[in-house]
Amino acid sequence: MHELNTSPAITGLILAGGRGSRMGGVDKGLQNFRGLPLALQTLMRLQLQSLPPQEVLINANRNLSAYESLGVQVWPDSLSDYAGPLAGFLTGLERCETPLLLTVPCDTPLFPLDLAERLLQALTAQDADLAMAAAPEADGTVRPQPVFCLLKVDLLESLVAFTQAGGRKIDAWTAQHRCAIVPFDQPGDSPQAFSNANTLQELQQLESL
Ligand SMILES: Nc1nc2c(ncn2[C@@H]2O[C@H](COP(=O)(O)OP(=O)(O)OP(=O)(O)O)[C@@H](O)[C@H]2O)c(=O)[nH]1
Ligand SMILES: [Mg+2]
Repeated sequence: MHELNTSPAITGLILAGGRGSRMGGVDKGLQNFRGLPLALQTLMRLQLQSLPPQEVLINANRNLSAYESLGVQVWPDSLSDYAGPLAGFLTGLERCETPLLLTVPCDTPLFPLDLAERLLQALTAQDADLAMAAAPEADGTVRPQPVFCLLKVDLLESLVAFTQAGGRKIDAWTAQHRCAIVPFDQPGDSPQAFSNANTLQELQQLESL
């Protein structure tokens, strides 16, 4: 049984700052999935976690008032020109007021309900700086899912330096730190939990899972 009272507080960060180019340039977080915007589905799934975050932030670069209407704080990238998800990590770490930040993308609405709990377990057990999910992809190989991370906020300084030097790749940055990799391929784990919608067709396929 997890002792909620002794867990460090977590802020959830919904990454919705991308261009959505494979979806025709739409703002992905505002596309409906089973009748509700993806960003709202993601927010609800964070709130349903076995270890729910204390607070949730959204990182978006367009239609900020539409995201604000979901009732949480919304922050655009501090880096310009759609620098990628690491720009979202940077924004989240800058705004986070708890010791830990959990990142999730807005386009993977079936992510595991025990994501936060298992990432925290591994972070603690391995005395790591961050924990990253890994999951089986279409070919069955378990690969890191770098946008699903639990990060210590102390990493902010390192990420400022890395991005100021022009770094943009999540794995190049995480390689500089102690990173616990957490495989979600155990009995009982859904093989489709990390399926993400990059195109409208993929979004429709996800809706029928
Ligand atoms: N803050 C921020 N997040 C980004 C950026 N680019 C991608 N992301 C987020 O990173 C996650 C994974 O990105 P992709 O699946 O490539 O999404 P995307 O960039 O919107 O879509 P494509 O343009 O088709 O690649 C999504 O949650 C995006 O919102 C960016 O420039 N800034
Ligand atoms: Mg992209």
